[in-house]
Amino acid sequence: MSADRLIRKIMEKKSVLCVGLDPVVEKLPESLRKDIEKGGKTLEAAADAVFKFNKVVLDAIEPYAAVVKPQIAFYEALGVPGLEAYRKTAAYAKALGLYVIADIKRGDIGTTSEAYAQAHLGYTDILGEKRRAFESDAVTINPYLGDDSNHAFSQWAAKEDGMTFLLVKTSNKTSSQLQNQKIGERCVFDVVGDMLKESPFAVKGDFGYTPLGAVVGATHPEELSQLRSSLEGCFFLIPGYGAQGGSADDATQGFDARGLGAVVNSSRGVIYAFGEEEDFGAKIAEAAKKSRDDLNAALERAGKKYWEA
Ligand SMILES: O=C(O)c1cc(=O)[nH]c(=O)n1[C@@H]1O[C@H](COP(=O)(O)O)[C@@H](O)[C@H]1O
Repeated sequence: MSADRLIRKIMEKKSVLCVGLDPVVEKLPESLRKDIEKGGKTLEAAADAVFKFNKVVLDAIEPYAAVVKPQIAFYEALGVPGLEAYRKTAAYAKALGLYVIADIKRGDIGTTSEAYAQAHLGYTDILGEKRRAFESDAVTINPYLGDDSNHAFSQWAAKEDGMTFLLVKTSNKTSSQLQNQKIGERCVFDVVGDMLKESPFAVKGDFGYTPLGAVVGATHPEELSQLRSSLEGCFFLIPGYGAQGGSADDATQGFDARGLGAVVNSSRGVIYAFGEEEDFGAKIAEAAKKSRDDLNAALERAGKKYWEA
């Protein structure tokens, strides 16, 4: 089961760090920006540089992280060559043994969600031949369209040993605008949480977690703690640590008493940790190690030593 596979990887790596792969051309190291100039500043040259960068990042962070999360928007921004860089990045990460969460944040009517799910969690049937478009272990999904949309993803996750992460309480500044609105006595994010609890796909694995995860930001530690109690068995992807101001201690609110049940994402705080350095891989490795240690120390302070679970 995918949640078991994810948890075993976390325990084996002794790391709850998820590194986000959000490449932006202007922020690439100078040598790679020069390659793009030499290549005529085309989408192709930029996408090549992005993939080269990601390979260095992935080799650098592999000892310190169990999970990576490429956010597809940064690749789509480079058009078709960008999507090819995305595909190769996810495949390279999987080959390194990393658990890959495709951050696609999709959701549409059931039939369209099914096509998204085929693309990212399963395969497309081309006149009887099964063809995989992209490789990933899990996807992020948007709950706004309701269960016919969510279940299309969950169905593919169940079939292909994958996971889904539903946006429950996001890390951004305006997340309260909709997510904290009340429906009766309860917040919208609680109602989204109910969708996870009541789903027929909420089947628990060896560690008590289902393949139906939730995205809950470290920037809202109170809600994170509250949701940890109400969503037993739901694995959390916790963004907002680092660049968005969430601390490791805030993030610990999303873990169960054993120190299990969550990964903490850092994108910009790790992949852009090199400043003007040319040996950027070494600096990125250092930043990943520092984040891993920071998170482990916070979990130890909270008495949540998952490595002893
Ligand atoms: O689903 C996500 O990963 C996500 C959810 C959320 O609530 N907030 C959030 O920042 N993210 C993603 O996390 C990444 C930003 O991470 P930082 O660069 O560490 O702030 C981007 O890829 C966001 O799309």
